[in-house]
Amino acid sequence: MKVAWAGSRHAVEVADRMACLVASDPVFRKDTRTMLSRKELFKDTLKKAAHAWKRTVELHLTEEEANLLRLYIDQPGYVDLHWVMFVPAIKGQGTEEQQKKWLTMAYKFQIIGTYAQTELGHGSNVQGLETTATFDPSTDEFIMHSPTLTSSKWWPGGLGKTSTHAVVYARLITEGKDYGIHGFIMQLRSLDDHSPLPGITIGDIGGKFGSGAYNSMDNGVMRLDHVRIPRDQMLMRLAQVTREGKYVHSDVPKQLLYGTMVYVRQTIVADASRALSRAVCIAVRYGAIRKQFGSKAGGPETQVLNYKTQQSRLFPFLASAYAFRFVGQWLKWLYTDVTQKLESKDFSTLPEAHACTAGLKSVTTSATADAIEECQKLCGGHGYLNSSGLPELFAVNLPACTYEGDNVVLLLQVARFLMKTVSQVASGKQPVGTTAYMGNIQHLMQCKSVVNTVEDWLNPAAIKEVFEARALRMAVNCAQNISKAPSQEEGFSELSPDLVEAAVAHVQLIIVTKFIEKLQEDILGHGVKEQLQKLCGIYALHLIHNERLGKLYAQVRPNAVALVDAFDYTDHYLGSALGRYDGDVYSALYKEAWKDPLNETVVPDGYQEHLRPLLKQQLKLSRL
Ligand SMILES: CC/C=C\C/C=C\C/C=C\C/C=C\CCC(=O)SCCNC(=O)CCNC(=O)[C@H](O)C(C)(C)COP(=O)(O)OP(=O)(O)OC[C@H]1O[C@@H](n2cnc3c(N)ncnc32)[C@H](O)[C@@H]1OP(=O)(O)O
Ligand SMILES: Cc1cc2nc3c(=O)[nH]c(=O)nc-3n(C[C@H](O)[C@H](O)[C@H](O)COP(=O)(O)OP(=O)(O)OC[C@H]3O[C@@H](n4cnc5c(N)ncnc54)[C@H](O)[C@@H]3O)c2cc1C
Repeated sequence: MKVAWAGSRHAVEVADRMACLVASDPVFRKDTRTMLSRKELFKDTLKKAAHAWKRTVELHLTEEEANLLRLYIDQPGYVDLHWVMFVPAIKGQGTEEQQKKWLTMAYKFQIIGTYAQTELGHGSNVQGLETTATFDPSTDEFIMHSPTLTSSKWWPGGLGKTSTHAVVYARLITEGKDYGIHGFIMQLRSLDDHSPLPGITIGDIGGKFGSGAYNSMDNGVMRLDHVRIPRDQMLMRLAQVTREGKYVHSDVPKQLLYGTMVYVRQTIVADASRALSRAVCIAVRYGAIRKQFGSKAGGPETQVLNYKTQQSRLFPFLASAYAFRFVGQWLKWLYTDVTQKLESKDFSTLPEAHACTAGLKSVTTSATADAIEECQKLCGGHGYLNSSGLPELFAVNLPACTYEGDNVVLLLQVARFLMKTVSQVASGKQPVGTTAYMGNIQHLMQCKSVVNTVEDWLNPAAIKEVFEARALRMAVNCAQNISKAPSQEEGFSELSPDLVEAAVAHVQLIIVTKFIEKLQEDILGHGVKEQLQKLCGIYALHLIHNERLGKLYAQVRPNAVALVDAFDYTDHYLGSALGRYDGDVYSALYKEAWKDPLNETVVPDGYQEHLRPLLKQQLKLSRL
């Protein structure tokens, strides 16, 4: 089952090695993280990142191993933006020459970069960004400026205190004309003493949700006061400005400017499956240990995992963890395929890649955030303790519903893609890829459900047809209602809540389809495929609230712990007293409690100043 989850024996081996490397190194300890102040936590992040780089160099780690090392350190920091966004932005939007110059320094950590797009006044609406980059032909420079308070760059990870450079997104103005948003490489801080360069006001935006979480990261604010940069620091793969100041757009779609976001959205789907699997691992293992109430005759108490209500709340998350894992593996293939096509100027699958990455990022992160919160409740009071690992997991993964694109905004992008496809089908064009099912419109608009028993629901063809019909009918219904509106734009706006639902149905069809396709592969291990088939049934059925789920839950219950053990997480990475592999929950909870700084003294700080006088005062009054 480990191989089915990881994707290959090699993946299992590398993951085990990196997880153990992190778990065995005291520098990477996590157990006191939520007890640190904001400054201590930030400094701890710098220490871990520097140590990780040192180990990467000492051990000659590959890029795959280094990425896994960062993942198992499990502490958001500037390195995430450097590797996940700054480097990909230069790769995707820089010329060969610019890549050579800047990536050479970035790969050696001679500079630390971030991705500075969002502003105080605009995040979702990229075309509304206000920062300006005005070309000055007299000096062959761009003048980078924040014209308004709302144009302050706001949120970029690492910007506050760490990054020395950034790809800054700004309105390109040359010869008095505004050509919209383009990317520019800017140095922000001196490489000698780390002080901000002249004209740059920069700092952290303040504390964020949760006690640890993104408070380990210095998300920053930056204002630019007419800062000059050389013309060749405009990322010029998609467009150029000549020495004379002429704007020249290359022959690639302008949407490639958004390429970094597409890349990151596809990685976030894998992140979501990992976060969800961690929460499910904790809740399933704890549910097998925790006993509450038993037979009236004083018999042994019952494992809470045996209660049908616990199973109906938890097993859809177990199924979703596997579903998101498999669709994330497919999405990585899709992204790689689109990127290769772009190299040969084939832009035909760019719209599909945008719709799939936007839709899957949205659906998987929303479901994961909701599931982690429910897993906290599934663990009762102990799920609320930091030592359960669940509050931190929730706080770190909740913002994924917003960063890299607000989930509703992204679903509306999917809806726009679906409406375009429906109208193409109406004009006789055969849809392909993930919308191919829309070509079967006659059948799917009339077909009656062919599933009646639980066994029917384990028939992949039946499941797929139900989800295709559901998605198509919702999309066609929206299209028909939009066509009745005074204008397409007005109709789209009025119908936007229904369009979001139609987009979700389309994305869920993709997830179910990819789970079914995974089951058609050769899957190693005795009985593994059968278990995955049941999980596929649970994932599909729970989305359409089918009453036959109970039978499937009962069939999964005996293997529930084995299915979460297959995620192969070390206790260090899981970071949970409830989810420990050895199940020694109560002694772990008790031991963790005493680590809290509040327990450093038996009489708490503040007693002498605030508690003793009050108690003495009240005691005196009571004797009057
Ligand atoms: C902090 C994290 C640390 C640790 C965690 C580690 C890892 C996690 C990884 C990363 C997370 C890190 C930090 C987060 C970083 C950020 O948040 S970066 C900022 C992210 N911001 C966004 O995502 C902004 C979202 N908004 C947009 O993408 C765009 O504004 C929009 C797509 C919503 C709208 O763009 P417009 O230019 O206005 O276009 P439109 O009019 O809607 O559409 C025009 C046509 O273009 C097509 N299109 C739009 N986008 C794309 C795209 N990306 N690719 C291809 N095509 C695109 C669209 O479909 C339209 O096509 P038509 O044919 O219909 O015309
Ligand atoms: C932890 C974290 C890290 C981040 N890191 C970075 C970073 O490194 N670099 C960077 O550039 N940015 C970063 N961001 C910013 C992030 O990308 C934006 O917050 C995100 O794109 C959402 O934009 P917004 O904040 O403007 O939300 P808004 O768009 O203002 O959303 C507010 C509400 O308005 C709704 N809404 C907006 N537009 C529409 C519409 N057209 N139709 C219907 N509803 C709509 C949304 O659904 C939402 O409910 C980070 C954010 C977080 C939380």
